Amino acid sequence: MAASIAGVFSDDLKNAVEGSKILVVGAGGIGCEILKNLVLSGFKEIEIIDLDTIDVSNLNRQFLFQKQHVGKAKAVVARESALSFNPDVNIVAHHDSIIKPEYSVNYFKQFKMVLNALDNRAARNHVNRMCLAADIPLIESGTAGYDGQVELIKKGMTKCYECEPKAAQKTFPGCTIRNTPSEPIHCIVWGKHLFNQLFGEYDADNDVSPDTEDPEAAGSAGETALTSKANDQGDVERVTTRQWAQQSGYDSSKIFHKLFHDDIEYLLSMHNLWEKRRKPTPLKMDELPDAVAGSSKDNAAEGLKDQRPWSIVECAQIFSRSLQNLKTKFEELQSKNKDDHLVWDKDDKDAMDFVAACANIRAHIFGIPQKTRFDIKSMAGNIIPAIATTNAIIAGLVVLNAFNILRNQLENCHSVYCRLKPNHRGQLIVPERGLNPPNEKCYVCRDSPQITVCVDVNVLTVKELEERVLKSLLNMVQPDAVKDSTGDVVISSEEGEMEGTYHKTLAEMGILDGTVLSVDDFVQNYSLQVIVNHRKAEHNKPDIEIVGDQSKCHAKEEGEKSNGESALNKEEDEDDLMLLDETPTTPAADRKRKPESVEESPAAKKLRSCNVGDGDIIIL
Ligand SMILES: Nc1ncnc2c1ncn2[C@@H]1O[C@H](COP(=O)(O)OP(=O)(O)OP(=O)(O)O)[C@@H](O)[C@H]1O
Ligand SMILES: [Zn+2]
Repeated sequence: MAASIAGVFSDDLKNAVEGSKILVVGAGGIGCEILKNLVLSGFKEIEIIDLDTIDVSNLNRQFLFQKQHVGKAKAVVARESALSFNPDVNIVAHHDSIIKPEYSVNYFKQFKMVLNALDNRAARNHVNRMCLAADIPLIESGTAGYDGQVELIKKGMTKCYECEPKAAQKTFPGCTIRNTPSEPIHCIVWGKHLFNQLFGEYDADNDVSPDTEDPEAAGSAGETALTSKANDQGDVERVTTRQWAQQSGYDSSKIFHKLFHDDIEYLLSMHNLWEKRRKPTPLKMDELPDAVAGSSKDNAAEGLKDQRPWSIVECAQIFSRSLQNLKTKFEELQSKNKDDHLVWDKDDKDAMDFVAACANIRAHIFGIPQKTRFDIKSMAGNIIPAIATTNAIIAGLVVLNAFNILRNQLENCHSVYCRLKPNHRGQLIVPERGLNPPNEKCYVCRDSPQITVCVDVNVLTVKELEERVLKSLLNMVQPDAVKDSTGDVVISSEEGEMEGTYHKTLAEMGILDGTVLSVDDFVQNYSLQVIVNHRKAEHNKPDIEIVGDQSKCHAKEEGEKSNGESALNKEEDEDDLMLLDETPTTPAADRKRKPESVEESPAAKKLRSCNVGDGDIIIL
């Protein structure tokens, strides 16, 4: 079935459709729909890129894929299926990440426009910058359940993807997670942190043991944490949760006892915490209640396996079993590479069982309602079910906007929102009235981008400046930084060149209050001036603050709230809706995306909202 557009479009538009090369980024829910629309509309030159392979869970809505394609590259199969609708098209498929350096600005320049169909901020930020640098129009799109959005991004004409701060992400204070949980999500976040403490990427900020520095508990707790033991001299020797577990041979009973009994006893010793709260109840493995909270045993046995509530005895059994399975997987990985670790994945049975069991045991201890494995999976994975119809509507709007671009009517490419409930005009699909002009202060798309970074120059190392500030917060891929005044190289994208200096502090490198760094990321063809502002590190204050306007850095009064002045946002969430979004902040240049971290609010499909451990970074 070859598409025929003669007589449907004007000659001009028909010629433009046939003569324009289009890049589609992402071959998931929206990407498949866009590709189908493009080939049926008569486009002849299309490239599509996706780094992922097809999962069974994609088949309910990504209609270019079928059961026999599971495990194959999305971009490749999408191309094959789309060609069956219209073999008369040249489609080039890349099974790859768009963030890789080979997809350079010159690569982008060959396209008339780029259509994004992504699910994470890192990739969206990157494509945004590439399209700004190549000066080609980008159509951004995203969906989250019934909500969806399409937006044109064109340099100098509209807001860029990074012009406005993304929706504030719900975060939970570390002490709520560690000491005083009051909602099921707090226990789920704790369970995911525990997974990482035992088997995942170590993050000191996501500790799970009682937080002795909880201001609310001040003065009421002893000094010795339960993960510490006194040595012969009476000094306290601190061990990490992982070291402790390893030393105990990952003994399920010992770990259970420490987490769910000893740590809870310790929390109880912080008397101030419980003056106005229900006290937690320490549990012993051999004295667990066999009842299922809120239902009789018979009821509990009914229903789908995942949706059946577990008794605490069952939770403990599942805890032990999944712990042992994870231990085996972890040790296997480590025997090959001692730096390797497990990555929490909601679709990994043991990882999911472990978090569900831990979360429910902890919930029981704190008198918090328990959740089924099914509910926990969706909360921990931030899953809002994707709706095929929303994806189809959004993809249709994307291609209508593509026609506007081809007609040179960019001013008609208004942003469009798709909503579950009609607005006061009875509209489900709501267009904006005009284009949104760029934010003059945007550090990404304004003419001479500049940003101020407030840090303690005696503490922050060059490596941290590169990893945490430039790559993680500012979404650069391969930055080079030089001191403006002297031209001295501080960070080099050449491997090994700066090895000797990476662990030096900024001050040791002569980077002091007011030093200006010129930072270039050749991959993104992106340059930025970074003004360093020294601010003494203080306990309980973020160690990095970034502002788009230097004066804000000094003017900020204690307790002043972030006002979303700049376009920065810490997390890259994985969701399909660009304004809601979520993930690991470091752009996943050439690897498969990491499953998302635990703590987020379910505001969008896979919306990562909270990042408990990131309390030390504030973005204004
Ligand atoms: N850096 C990247 N380069 C290329 N493709 C990417 C990149 N990051 C994400 N993608 C792709 O964008 C697509 C987004 O599609 P979608 O939101 O439907 O996600 P999905 O993974 O297919 O579905 P789900 O998240 O619901 O399992 C995915 O196929 C994903 O692999
Ligand atoms: Zn901008």
